[in-house]
Amino acid sequence: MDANGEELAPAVRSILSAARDRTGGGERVSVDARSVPEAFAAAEADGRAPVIAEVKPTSPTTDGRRDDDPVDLARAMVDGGAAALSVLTESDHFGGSPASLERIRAAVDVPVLRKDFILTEAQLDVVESDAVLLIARFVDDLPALVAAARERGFQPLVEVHTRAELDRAVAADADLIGINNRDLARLEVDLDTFESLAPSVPDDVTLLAESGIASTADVQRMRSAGADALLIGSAIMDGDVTANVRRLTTA
Ligand SMILES: O=C(O)c1ccccc1NCC(=O)[C@H](O)[C@H](O)COP(=O)(O)O
Repeated sequence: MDANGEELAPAVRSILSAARDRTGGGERVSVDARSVPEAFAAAEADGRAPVIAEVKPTSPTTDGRRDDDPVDLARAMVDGGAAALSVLTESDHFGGSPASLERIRAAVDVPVLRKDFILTEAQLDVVESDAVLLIARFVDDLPALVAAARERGFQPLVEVHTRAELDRAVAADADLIGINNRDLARLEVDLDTFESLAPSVPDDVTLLAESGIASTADVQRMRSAGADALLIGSAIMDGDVTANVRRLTTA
């Protein structure tokens, strides 16, 4: 069971168990971050849909695994027009690593989001990134973790899936919020999630649609529903990543 009283999918229980075992807590990170909202504005000005393209070697819902050099994948995504990148640093279930993120951030100019299951302040002190994902469902003291991320220079992206989580994110002063179309209890994806929650998001929030966005029609649908930007993983990782990003950013 999680805080919502729901039974989590076995894969997610395993992800959380591994996350609880990770201590983090190296030297305190202090980052001079590349601005995520400015990267989105630059993409818009250039006629591209603002897309955070995700370097996601595998996942519990992906068949197989991509073993390409993550730096090659990242460069190819930027060549295709990605406004920013998301890099998995979770190794056990997603095939990522902090070292991959470090190499990628050194190789590209766009902002890089650290995608992981961060539960504690100490777990922020692992690697420099421009933004960090905080999943409202799994974080007990969200205001404290948002503040701790900002103290280090990170831009916290707070991920929500329900109205209650959205209210917690807004109360925690989040100004970058992602609505995850993937239900982490059942691992089912439904784009209606974004459409039903987006009208309740305050206007001054930079709003992302996350997960399950696979086609140009999906991009247009999320943009029409109020998405300032899209976070896309699987549909980009499946095949030619440059062509995939180009197709989805020119939707
Ligand atoms: O993607 C998964 O299989 C997954 C399983 C369990 C917990 C989280 C999971 N995904 C995390 C993500 O947030 C996505 O990687 C991201 O939103 C991109 O989604 P998609 O475009 O559907 O790959």
